[in-house]
Amino acid sequence: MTPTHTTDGRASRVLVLNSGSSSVKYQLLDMRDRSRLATGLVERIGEETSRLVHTPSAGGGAPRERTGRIADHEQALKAAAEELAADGLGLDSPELAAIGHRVVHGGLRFSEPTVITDEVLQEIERLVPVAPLHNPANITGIRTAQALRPDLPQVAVFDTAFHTTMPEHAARYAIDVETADAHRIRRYGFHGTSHAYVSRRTAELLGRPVADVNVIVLHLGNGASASAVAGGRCVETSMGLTPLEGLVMGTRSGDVDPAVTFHLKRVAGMSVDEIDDLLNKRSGLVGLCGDNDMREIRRRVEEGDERAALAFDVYVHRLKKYIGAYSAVLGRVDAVVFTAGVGENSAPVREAAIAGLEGFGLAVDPDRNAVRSGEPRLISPDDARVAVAVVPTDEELEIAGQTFALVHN
Ligand SMILES: Nc1ncnc2c1ncn2[C@@H]1O[C@H](COP(=O)(O)OP(=O)(O)O)[C@@H](O)[C@H]1O
Ligand SMILES: CC(=O)OP(=O)(O)O
Ligand SMILES: [Mg+2]
Repeated sequence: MTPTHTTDGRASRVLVLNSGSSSVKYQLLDMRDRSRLATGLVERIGEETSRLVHTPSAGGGAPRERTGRIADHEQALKAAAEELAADGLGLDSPELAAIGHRVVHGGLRFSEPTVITDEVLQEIERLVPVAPLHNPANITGIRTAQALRPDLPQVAVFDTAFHTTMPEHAARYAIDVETADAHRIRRYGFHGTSHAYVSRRTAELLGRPVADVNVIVLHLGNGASASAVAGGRCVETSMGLTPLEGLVMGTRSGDVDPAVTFHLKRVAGMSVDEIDDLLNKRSGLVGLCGDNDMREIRRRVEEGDERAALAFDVYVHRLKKYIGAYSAVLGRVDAVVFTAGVGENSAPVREAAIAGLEGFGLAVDPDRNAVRSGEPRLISPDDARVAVAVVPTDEELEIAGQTFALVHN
């Protein structure tokens, strides 16, 4: 039998759950060497076309797929647990040290990974109105995991945690102070686990101490956000009270004049819930051109589709505005970094976002930009004043590391 405990005899495996609005990503890691024992994705939860793809670790065989309706997040996690069990990695294993959960909104209270108690869970529940697409899924993930392993520590790692260092002048909206404070209205920021991990990896790529580098991180997935990180600390980020503000996203509008919402209510007669649905689920790339997948949008652009071209241009224009704004916030920028699904894979987005920014010392080398790789890499020319880089994010590894450190120390 291969040893599965740390040298001091304690369990060394961590299961990470990243529950999104309609998907669950999971990974089982062995923290002795940070290796992945299995990874999986359940997508289109609640639809007839749900799909689970389970990938055993290297040497463990080919990916396995299940299709057909998976009704909710509880069923999704149970299906994932069955797949793990089929590989001899069931949740009943004594080697499992903890389960780490990505929790999107932690409000002001949680700036560190936290062992989940009933009281912590209540606080995550209280924050549902400010993360309506995310916190409910996170809560179901936690409850289901607790039911499967009531004896095991469950740890929450919050998307908001990394942003709690933002200075007050960046976190505060310019609205009446008493009203804002009474309702805890401020910029919280999200994707913090990714912004933290990627900014650290960028310093490594540059071969400089984290404390010495200023980085703009562009996390471009389904949700998308930018952050300005000075010497390892977040000083500004584009998402706000909720994950709706900022960049153009797959289905979310990002920045709009707040008066658009009054107008839609008063003049277009929409209810608040309808406006919420419009801005969160029917806007962004999907609202502009009907597609939210950047691969499909690029395919349409290449075919001369004008709506897809407009969606692409609006997306890239917003990115440019944030690169400019965060350059001013940081004063000196050492690197602009692209990450997550679109940032890691879409050379056209990277090229277009940096085009014309020579005055900021920014340029992309076309050959370097065209390289497809899972490794952190520079895509700027050697003589560039500011580095432009692609650094793949790894929220699951970061969550596993923080979870293990918390339960093991
Ligand atoms: N090869 C690719 N080219 C362009 N975009 C891609 C590619 N692969 C993935 N994407 C984009 O990445 C998005 C998903 O990013 P990801 O970071 O996995 O999102 P999330 O974690 O928010 O679900 C997809 O919607 C798609 O637009
Ligand atoms: C906070 C957020 O937008 O997360 P995701 O990109 O997973 O939707
Ligand atoms: Mg993501």
